[in-house]
Order: sequence, then C-alpha cells, then structure tokens
Amino acid sequence: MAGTEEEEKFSLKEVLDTFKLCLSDSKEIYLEQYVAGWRGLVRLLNSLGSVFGFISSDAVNKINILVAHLKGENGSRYVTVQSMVAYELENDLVDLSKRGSHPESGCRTLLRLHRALRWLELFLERLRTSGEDSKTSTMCSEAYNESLSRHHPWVIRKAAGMAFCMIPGRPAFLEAMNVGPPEQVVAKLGEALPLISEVYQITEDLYSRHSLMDLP
Ligand SMILES: CCCCCCCC/C=C\CCCCCCCC(=O)N[C@@H](COP(=O)(O)O)[C@H](O)/C=C/CCCCCCCCCCCCC
Repeated sequence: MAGTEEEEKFSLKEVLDTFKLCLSDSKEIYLEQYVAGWRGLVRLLNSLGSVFGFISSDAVNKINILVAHLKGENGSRYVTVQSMVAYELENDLVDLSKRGSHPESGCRTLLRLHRALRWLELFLERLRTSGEDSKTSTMCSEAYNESLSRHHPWVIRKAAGMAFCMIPGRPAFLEAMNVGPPEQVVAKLGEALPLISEVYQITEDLYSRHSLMDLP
C-alpha cells in the first residue's frame, strides 16, 4: 500500500477544508468532497496502527462504492447526495426493506458513512472539551455506544471495543492531527465541528424525509 492516498500524512486542516467544500450555497452536499473528507479521516486511522485495519477496510470499501457510482455512466446523477437520492429512488435502484438486487446502492452505502459521521461528531466534541487526563478510548467508546453500536452485531461491537483500547492517549492523538500544540488543535476542532454537524443534519433530514433511515 506504500504511496497510496490513504498512507499520506493526515492533516486536520485538509479534512476541515474538504468538509467546507462539501456544502453548496444552497446546502446541497457534494458527494466527491464528502468522500474526500472520509479519505482524509481514513488516513488518520491508518496512521494509528494495523489494529484499526478492519475498520478502515470497511470505510475504504464504502468510499470505493461511492466513487464507482461517481465515475460510472450515470455519474452526473451522483454529483450531490440530494441528486443521488432522487435518481436512485426514481429509478428503483435502492433495496428499501430487504437486501435484493441493489446491495451497493449509493443510498445504503452513504447511510453507513452517515451513521459513522454521527460517531465522529460525538467523539470530536468530547475530545474538544476534555481535560488533559481524559482517556481517548473512553471518549471513543462512549461516542460509539451513543451512535453506531446500535447498528452493529455483537461480534463487530466486541471487535470495535477491543480496537478502541489501542487508541493513543490524548496528547499523542492530538499530535497526530498535525495542527500544532493542543490548544490549536482544540481551536481547529471548534471550527470543524459545526461544519460536520451541518453536513450530518442535512443528510439526516433528507434521509428521514424519504424514509431511508433503515436501509438494509
Ligand atoms: C478529525 C479527527 C479524526 C478522528 C479520528 C477519525 C478516524 C476515523 C476514520 C474512519 C472511521 C471509520 C468509519 C467506519 C465506517 C463504518 C461503517 C459501518 O457501520 N459498517 C458496518 C456495516 O456495514 P454493512 O455490513 O451494512 O455494509 C460494518 O459491519 C462495519 C465493519 C467495521 C467495524 C466498524 C466499527 C466502527 C467504529 C467507528 C470508530 C472508529 C474508531 C477510530 C478510532 C480513532
């Protein structure tokens, strides 16, 4: 994997800039930038060690499915999350109640990343407001228990719980963001969080409106 995009150095600033570019003036979410934001996060995850490999593989798999839609013959219908939802629903390209002929629809794939974005929001808010002695593993598992865990079977919850124990402590974690001293990272997180929350909320409203929250 040497030299692949996922192995380049993580930069919180870059991820923040990408999430900024995600939103159009009319609050549509550009899929290409959304996916690029996730790629940046996967870079950080990879830098934390191979124990997170099963998590990053799943994220990369989902990113690749969305990229394939973007680059496919109907790529122009996948420019924004809103246009993707409209296109796939109008053309019966989504398995709505049980898995069938569209196991890799854009809608169900993005839903998995959307749920993970809620975990990220909760985790980063804890990280931002935590004290020097707080444990990143506790912050991470609390955020997970409040979000993603309800969508995962026991075996995944167990594996995730074990991986969380290997997250570096707060000082090393903040350093991995490549922003500067902890106070600067905290300030950057303060900038990043409203953006991440806005992207999350717009997607949440869109999916709720179309009853897409439980796609199999
Ligand atoms: C700016 C600060 C950065 C903070 C660090 C963030 C690094 C996070 C990078 C990537 C997060 C991974 C996103 C994982 C997506 C999981 C999607 C999912 O739920 N997939 C499951 C369901 O998929 P289908 O079977 O229905 O297709 C799949 O079963 C999951 C398998 C893998 C386990 C997922 C565990 C998720 C834990 C999320 C916390 C990541 C911990 C990172 C520690 C820093």
